[in-house]
Amino acid sequence: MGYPSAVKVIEVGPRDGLQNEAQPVPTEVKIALVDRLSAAGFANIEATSFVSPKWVPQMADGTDVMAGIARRPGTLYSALTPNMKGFEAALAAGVDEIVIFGAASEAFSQRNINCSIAESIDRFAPVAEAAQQAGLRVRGSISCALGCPYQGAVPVASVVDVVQRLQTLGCDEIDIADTIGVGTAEQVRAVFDAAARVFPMERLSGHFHDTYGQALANILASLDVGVTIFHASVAGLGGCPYAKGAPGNVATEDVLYLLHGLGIATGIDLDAVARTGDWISQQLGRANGSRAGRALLARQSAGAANA
Ligand SMILES: CC(C)(COP(=O)([O-])OP(=O)([O-])OC[C@H]1O[C@@H](n2cnc3c(N)ncnc32)[C@H](O)[C@@H]1OP(=O)([O-])[O-])[C@@H](O)C(=O)NCCC(=O)NCCSC(=O)C[C@@](C)(O)CC(=O)[O-]
Repeated sequence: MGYPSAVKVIEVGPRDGLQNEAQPVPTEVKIALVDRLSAAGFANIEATSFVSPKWVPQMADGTDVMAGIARRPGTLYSALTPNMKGFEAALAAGVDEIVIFGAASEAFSQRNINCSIAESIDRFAPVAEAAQQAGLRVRGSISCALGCPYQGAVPVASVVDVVQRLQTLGCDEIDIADTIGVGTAEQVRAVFDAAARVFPMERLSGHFHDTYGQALANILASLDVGVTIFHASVAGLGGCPYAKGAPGNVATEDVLYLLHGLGIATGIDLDAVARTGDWISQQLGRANGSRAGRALLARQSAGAANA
């Protein structure tokens, strides 16, 4: 099977990337980040979360972020909503898509959202229904689909079970998330093949972390089996709380470099994303986690020096 002519890349840096930052990131910086990313051409940006500020203080300003951004026509702004309280805040803030997020591992579900997998689905049901009634898109996310920091291996059947439950809730899209970046290519193919037996492959997405340096290989393996939606985080923002010092989400610049190199269109301006990656890394006082981003910027500054 050849590669698709186009894929959707969802930028998750403003949410997944920033949520673990130890220091509070100013709301204006979050707003500027989302605006720079929308200007770069993303059709979908995960802008923030409406979760308990006791659990994730960094995301407490979701309403202000949504109020401050310049809405770009053609960009869908998503936010995480674990319960009705989060949904109501997201609706009032004007998000286009809500994300209900569960797990394929019981232990992770308890630690992340303080309930079992079955309880989480019961909690998501009214959220999904209310979102659909309000005309919002609903995305379901499945953490630990390729491994869990507490449980270890996660059977493919557990992932498929959650895919089925999220499908019953009417999810438009379902994310297969390698939360701790442990998955490898064959495993990725097997999980997507199994999930696609119960939910359309074209509405499944790959959310990869790069803890073990496998994210790009896993994206390639996903493309092989027909996945056409991927998540990525500018400059590789987002650490892994379960592997100290490890890289976070796969860097958007690296994913775009891979996809464009394969002749796959994304509609996204890689140079603009690289500049944004450099800018946000400076704002956060951290090294730019994108190799492609660093290389592109170095080449551009060498070119400018020689001009
Ligand atoms: C689900 C709960 C709320 C359960 O947490 P809980 O403590 O069981 O909930 P609760 O209903 O008892 O509420 C506790 C307090 O939080 C408040 N509260 C409750 N809900 C909200 C809300 N929506 N917005 C604002 N406030 C809220 C609520 O009002 C109450 O306040 P108090 O009365 O004590 O003052 C909590 O566990 C939570 O918020 N968890 C979110 C954790 C999170 O955001 N994790 C990161 C995102 S998931 C992820 O990163 C994985 C992903 C998606 O990227 C894919 C991957 O890579 O795996």
